[in-house]
Amino acid sequence: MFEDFVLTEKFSNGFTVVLGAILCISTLFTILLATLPGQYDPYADKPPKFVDETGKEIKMKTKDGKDPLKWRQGRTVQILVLGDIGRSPRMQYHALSIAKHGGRVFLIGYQESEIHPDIVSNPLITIIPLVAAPAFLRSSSKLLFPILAPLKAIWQARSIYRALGYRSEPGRWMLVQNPPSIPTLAIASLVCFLRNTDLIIDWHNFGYSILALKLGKRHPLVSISERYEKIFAKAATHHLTVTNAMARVLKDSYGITAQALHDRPASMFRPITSQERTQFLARLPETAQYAQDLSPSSKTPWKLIVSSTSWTADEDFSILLDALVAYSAEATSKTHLPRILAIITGKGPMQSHYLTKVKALNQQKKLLNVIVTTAWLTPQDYARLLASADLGVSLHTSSSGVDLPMKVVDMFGAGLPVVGWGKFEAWPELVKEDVNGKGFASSQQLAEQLIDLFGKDDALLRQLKNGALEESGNRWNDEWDRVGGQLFKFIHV
Ligand SMILES: Nc1nc2c(ncn2[C@@H]2O[C@H](COP(=O)(O)OP(=O)(O)O[C@H]3O[C@H](CO)[C@@H](O)[C@H](O)[C@@H]3O)[C@@H](O)[C@H]2O)c(=O)[nH]1
Repeated sequence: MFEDFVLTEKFSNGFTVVLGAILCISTLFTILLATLPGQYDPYADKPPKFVDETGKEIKMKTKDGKDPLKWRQGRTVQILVLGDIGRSPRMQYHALSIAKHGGRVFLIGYQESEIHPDIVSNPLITIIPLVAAPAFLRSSSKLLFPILAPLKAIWQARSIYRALGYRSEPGRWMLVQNPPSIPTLAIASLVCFLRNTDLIIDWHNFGYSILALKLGKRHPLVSISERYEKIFAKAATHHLTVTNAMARVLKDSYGITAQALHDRPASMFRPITSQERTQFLARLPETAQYAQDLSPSSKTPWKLIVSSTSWTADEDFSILLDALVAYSAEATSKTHLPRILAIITGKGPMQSHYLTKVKALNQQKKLLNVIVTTAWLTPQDYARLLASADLGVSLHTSSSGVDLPMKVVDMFGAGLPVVGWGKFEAWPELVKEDVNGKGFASSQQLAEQLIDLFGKDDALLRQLKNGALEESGNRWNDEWDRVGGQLFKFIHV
């Protein structure tokens, strides 16, 4: 009976189909195996090769041209940030620190704005630019978000997979910035598994808490995103955070042990002399016409305040604008209050929204004693502007409550005292009240602080300046060597 069935034409056709399917699957599987990204082998780790214009191999030297390149085997690191590299100072500093210890670095991210010059000139660091998703996928429409976001994530997943798996060499470590977590964490975990690489997540914040700002806390996509973040967090071998408070949240809610590596300013952010300040303010297009008014030798010197931002929803610039309107009104009656030049630096989606507001306030003559302007500066000029200002302003509200604004760190590096939105848990980890800055919780309070600090008695402003100058001594390299150096096993104690 069975033999009869086996001999039928129906069986024979079915058998051919099954055989064909098996052959297809096995061919696909072989192709997949053959095209998988290569694995990391510490002994195959080689220093980068450099050639001159004629193609002849040359010895590469460090930037000062004196020492030969300090490359060390087994220290290759892939660094991934799903954002603009130039606007990701912390990931750039990681790259520089790893290269300083002889590690070869592949720095992967979007190349939109100018990258730190020390990175560009460092022969151990290779930048792998990601290709941006098509414009229609980058629409900020809340309505289209559920349709466009998955399409964009698929685009990004492919682009990250290619960059991590094929466009850069395998690393001993992969250091990934979170957020954005989708699709970064999933693809990074997969590539680490395939390439025999250890994953380190650098937690700047939580992806789901940023998504909640856009969609609301109760949106189903927010809880899916939270679950996703928790699952893929477990794929990493190590975790770094920007605050102790964030490390505590990871322990309590994710069951993960993380080490805080606090942001510290790079050497570029430093106090400058009054002569350097005068020359810089006279040269910078945004300040040149007010250079005389900003000089301490002027009869009524103006005050220069600086705020920096990515113009995103977690920074409400109406708080600053309302405070400046209140200050301007006060300065009309109290003539000892100086005029203010407020420069807001940065690039980002909500800039035009706030520029329209500033225009309207000017038309309504509500900013008579204040000039508000925006700018995007080279990294060096950004650092000089912070060092030339009288006061820094931070409007970072912290979607999770446990991250911190890097800009405040840079301001302290430049010796600039800070006033900032301080109603979140991690704020006191960064700013010491009345020592190097002040926290506010409303535009009214910010206006009062500006009036107090810029009033007749400048004792408090001087006190905060001294505190900021003292804080300026804490540097990134020391913090990185203490935490990162041990984690990457570059420094043994
Ligand atoms: N070159 C240049 N850079 C600028 C300029 N203006 C702003 N920036 C860069 O843009 C940053 C401001 O970006 P934000 O997105 O407002 O955030 P942040 O203060 O840098 O903090 C971010 O990083 C932290 C971790 O390091 C995170 O914890 C935090 O959540 C946030 O993502 C500044 O620190 C600075 O690096 C400019 O004119 N020129």
